[in-house]
Amino acid sequence: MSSSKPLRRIVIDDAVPHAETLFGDLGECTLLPGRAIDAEAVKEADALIVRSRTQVNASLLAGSRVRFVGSTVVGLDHVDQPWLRQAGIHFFSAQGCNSVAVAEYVIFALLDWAHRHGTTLRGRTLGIIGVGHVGREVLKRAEALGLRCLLNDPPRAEREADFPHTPLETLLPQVDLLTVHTPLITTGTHPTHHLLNAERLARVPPQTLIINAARGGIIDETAWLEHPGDKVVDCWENEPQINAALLSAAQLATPHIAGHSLDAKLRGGVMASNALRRFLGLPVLEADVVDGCLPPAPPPLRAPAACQGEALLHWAVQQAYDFYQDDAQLRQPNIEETHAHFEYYRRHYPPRREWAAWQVAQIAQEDGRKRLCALDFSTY
Ligand SMILES: NC(=O)c1ccc[n+]([C@@H]2O[C@H](COP(=O)([O-])OP(=O)(O)OC[C@H]3O[C@@H](n4cnc5c(N)ncnc54)[C@H](O)[C@@H]3O)[C@@H](O)[C@H]2O)c1
Ligand SMILES: O=C(O)[C@H](O)[C@H](O)COP(=O)(O)O
Repeated sequence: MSSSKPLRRIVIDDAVPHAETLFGDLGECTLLPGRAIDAEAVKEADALIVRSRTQVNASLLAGSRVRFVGSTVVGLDHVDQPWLRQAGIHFFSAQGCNSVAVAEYVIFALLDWAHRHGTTLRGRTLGIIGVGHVGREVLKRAEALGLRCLLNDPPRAEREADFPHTPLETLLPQVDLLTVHTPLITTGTHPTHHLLNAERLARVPPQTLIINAARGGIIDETAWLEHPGDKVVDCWENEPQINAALLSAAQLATPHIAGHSLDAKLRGGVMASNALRRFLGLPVLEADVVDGCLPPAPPPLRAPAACQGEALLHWAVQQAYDFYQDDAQLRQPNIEETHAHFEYYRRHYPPRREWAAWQVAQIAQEDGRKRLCALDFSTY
């Protein structure tokens, strides 16, 4: 261990952006693809920084000196937290780091659905199942767009007397649009595996759009294929060996990238770096270090004259990032090539900035520049 660094070695998923900037002063950094981080790789490490593709459990860490694990993503299904606790290994997860990115993906999907069907979102009913970091960001934007939102979150309903919870049997028959934002949970009082099964999907009106940008397995894909409504699929059962029939049936199919904005990836890394610094009793990162990691803001979008309301939003969100390029990447000539390309594309994902980075200069308003996130997202 060099005298200037508190740790000997930190093993880091190489999909964590600016890893040397965020962790290099704390220890020697070894960067590896998440799926390649194994017991041999971490044997000499003191800290481990992962994303979702590394299974963090006894078989990985039992023979190591690791005493801190930081996950720079939100999902927890790759981490055996009870084992980490009993092993005395400190664990941090960057909860909420990518909730805005996912919410923007969902709003894109909703605006696109309305455009494709020649209708508007205002006055429609959106069901949100799971109202945590992501669900709350979706709710803010959906209400700002004039959607009536029905919320389902039994754990919150049990904790919060004033949470406006609607049971699924009441919610499902009323929704024009439905999105799930729960963890994938297989045990306990409120499991979410196949939460939307054949019986529940049969309650959903046939024209309802259903979105899964949470985890494969929350919706039973075999049953989902029997539902005639439009489908937006970002999270799949058995990734990357995704279901060919669902890929073909989906109006928007993407390789688990809803949370993959540059802003979110950096946010997760900074949160994990600061958690490790606090664990070591060190000061957190200086703001200018973080600011230097993001690219310059993109040029202002110059909206077509007189483009207003949802049409302006639909235009603007596509300019900011067109998720249909991700859909095209997933639709390879055959399903075997889709499977092979799934992870490769995720690890070489195009740069995508969150809407707060974008300005929209509306020609009709004498160049009155507003942030895209502020356009009709007044509560954002
Ligand atoms: N596609 C992506 O790129 C992406 C990005 C971020 C998160 N995710 C997934 O989305 C999930 C949610 O993310 P988050 O940051 O909002 O997590 P969160 O923990 O903040 O919120 C999850 C919410 O789901 C609720 N919940 C739990 N069990 C439920 C049930 N049976 N029915 C209804 N609600 C239930 C919880 O009470 C909580 O409010 C994550 O667990 C992750 O798997 C996916
Ligand atoms: O769990 C999350 O935060 C998201 O599912 C995120 O997209 C995972 O990113 P990955 O580790 O697969 O790059």
